Amino acid sequence: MSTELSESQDLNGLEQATDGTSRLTDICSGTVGNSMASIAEYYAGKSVLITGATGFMGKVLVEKLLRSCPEVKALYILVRPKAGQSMQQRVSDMMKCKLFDRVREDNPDFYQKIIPISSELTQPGLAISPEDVEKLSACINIVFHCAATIRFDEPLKHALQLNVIATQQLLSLAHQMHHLEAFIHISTAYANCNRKHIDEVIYPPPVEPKKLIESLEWMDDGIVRDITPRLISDRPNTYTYTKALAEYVVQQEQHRLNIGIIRPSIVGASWQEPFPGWIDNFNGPSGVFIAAGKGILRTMRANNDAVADLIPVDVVINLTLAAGWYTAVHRPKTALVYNCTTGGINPFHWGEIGRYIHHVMSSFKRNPLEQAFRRPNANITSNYLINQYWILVSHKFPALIYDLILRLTGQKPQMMRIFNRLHKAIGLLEYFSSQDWEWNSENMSMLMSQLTPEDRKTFNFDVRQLNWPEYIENYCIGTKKYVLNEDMSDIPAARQHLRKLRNIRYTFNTLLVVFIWRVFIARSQMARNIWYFVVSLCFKFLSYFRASSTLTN
Ligand SMILES: CCCCCCCCCCCCCCCCCC(=O)SCCNC(=O)CCNC(=O)[C@H](O)C(C)(C)COP(=O)(O)OP(=O)(O)OC[C@H]1O[C@@H](n2cnc3c(N)ncnc32)[C@H](O)[C@@H]1OP(=O)(O)O
Ligand SMILES: NC(=O)C1=CN([C@@H]2O[C@H](COP(=O)(O)OP(=O)(O)OC[C@H]3O[C@@H](n4cnc5c(N)ncnc54)[C@H](OP(=O)(O)O)[C@@H]3O)[C@@H](O)[C@H]2O)C=CC1
Repeated sequence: MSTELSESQDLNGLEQATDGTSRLTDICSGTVGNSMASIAEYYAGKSVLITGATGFMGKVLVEKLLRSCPEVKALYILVRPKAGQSMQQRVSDMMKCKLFDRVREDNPDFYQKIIPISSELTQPGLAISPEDVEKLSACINIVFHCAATIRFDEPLKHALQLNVIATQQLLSLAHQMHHLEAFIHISTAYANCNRKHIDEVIYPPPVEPKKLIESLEWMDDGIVRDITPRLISDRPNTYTYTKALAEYVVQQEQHRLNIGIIRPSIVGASWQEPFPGWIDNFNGPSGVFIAAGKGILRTMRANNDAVADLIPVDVVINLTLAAGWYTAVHRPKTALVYNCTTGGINPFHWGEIGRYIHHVMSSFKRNPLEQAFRRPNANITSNYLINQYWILVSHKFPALIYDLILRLTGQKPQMMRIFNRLHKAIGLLEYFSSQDWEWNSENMSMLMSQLTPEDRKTFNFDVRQLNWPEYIENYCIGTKKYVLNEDMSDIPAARQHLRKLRNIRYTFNTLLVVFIWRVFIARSQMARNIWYFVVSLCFKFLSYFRASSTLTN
């Protein structure tokens, strides 16, 4: 059976969705009475299961549920021990995070609602104990599946294990849940990045997941590595490939479970909630902003006319919670896909970033990052050769000089290594910044139209109101405060450091001019003549402008 929904099917679903009456009679099969409940009322008394709760988006989901749906009964979160920390330690550290400050103020006992369940998603049965399986089967009402490996360089076997097989296992667990009302899967807008126009449908998978899983089982890692480029074909990495397979796996259950699939684009720092600029990782734009703010990144390749489809994390989470409510209350007959993007609604182009980048850079100059390598001054270009030129002049050359100084002073050279890692990371991101996609996001609009005015405020995902320069500035400050944990009171020292870097640059440039003079100009009569000619021309121009400005005054 083809998994691609026909256009008419999709449009019909949408028409019904925007027309309350026909939706209830035609495509819904239950809880009509609840349809008028607000989102917070719906979640009241519900037990929610969340995977990936310790991750970037998972944490924001947990926080928002606790803050805006205070009557929620319990949040069961699947957590694994990691980096020598037990599950309990990790959860208690997570709850101390600044992100939870507002919830803590409202309800200091909020942590009592969080029930950690030990689980390693790559293990059979997700490594959940039989007692826990029984507990979850008996009480869970809604599942939010956020966990995934989001690394672009993940070996295929591991990406498949986590993004596809674990999703299958979670769906099996969901089948055992007696009171399950909705299963919400977090995918990515780039799952189908091999297409230019992406509708809110599940496209046929590049390969039947079951067959791939069976084939990879017997292959050793070397063979899998060798055939990966052939398998992923026109997708850029194993991440987007396995996320596409996961969507298909989830869709297979659409007749037995109420399913919603959320496809966010490039998820960035929070826009408004719980406070502007909250972010906790180096992924996507965050790492780029930090590298630019530290004066390391000076050039990056992007297509000026392409949409830079950033979406704030709080918008994604508000939409996810609203989709959970909608899926449970309206029970669409087939899985609804929500392309959670900004490009079609409030577009922001890479070319515009050239303009906004001054906001980024001036934000970093006003609120500089500590220990910057150089003064922040990054440029975007769509031209491969120009980018390569600036990489040589502004990245590799300063790194060589810095490493030389380190060597001469008996220290270990490190800058070239940092730049090599940066170039690898940027190289992986460039696929997304140098192309254009068009996402249909009608289900997002449909969902908004279904919310009460109150819910539209509390669970705001209307990105038309997003002011990009303000958002980008808060994002930059957020990377400083929450990713790098730098103290805002140390800003004067960071500014002082930038002034020192400026003086070093001036000194370096002066020395360069003197050097060029000594080596080239002072030794040739013709070069000297040209030099004097240029200087006298400049002088004449200056005199002319001074004279004409005196006249006008
Ligand atoms: C010019 C300015 C303006 C530009 C505008 C913005 C441009 C935006 C660019 C376009 C973005 C497009 C993204 C597309 C997203 C698709 C959306 C999704 O679905 S999926 C979601 C998107 N998914 C992604 O974005 C994933 C992409 N990332 C990856 O796949 C990998 O990180 C990697 C392959 C790039 C590097 O791997 P590897 O070399 O192995 O390095 P590790 O990762 O293992 O990190 C090692 C350590 O270094 C730390 N650290 C890292 N960065 C920085 C930094 N900048 N500084 C300091 N530190 C940094 C890191 O914390 C770690 O510390 P620790 O934990 O050890 O203490
Ligand atoms: N960030 C983005 O820009 C975008 C993200 N998405 C999607 O959103 C979802 C969440 O992404 P994000 O929060 O950014 O990702 P993170 O990497 O921050 O979080 C991933 C989560 O998955 C958990 N996890 C990973 N491996 C395992 C495992 N073996 N067993 C148990 N748990 C595991 C992690 O737990 P642990 O803490 O133990 O590692 C963590 O909680 C993903 O599905 C992603 O595809 C979609 C579009 C863009």
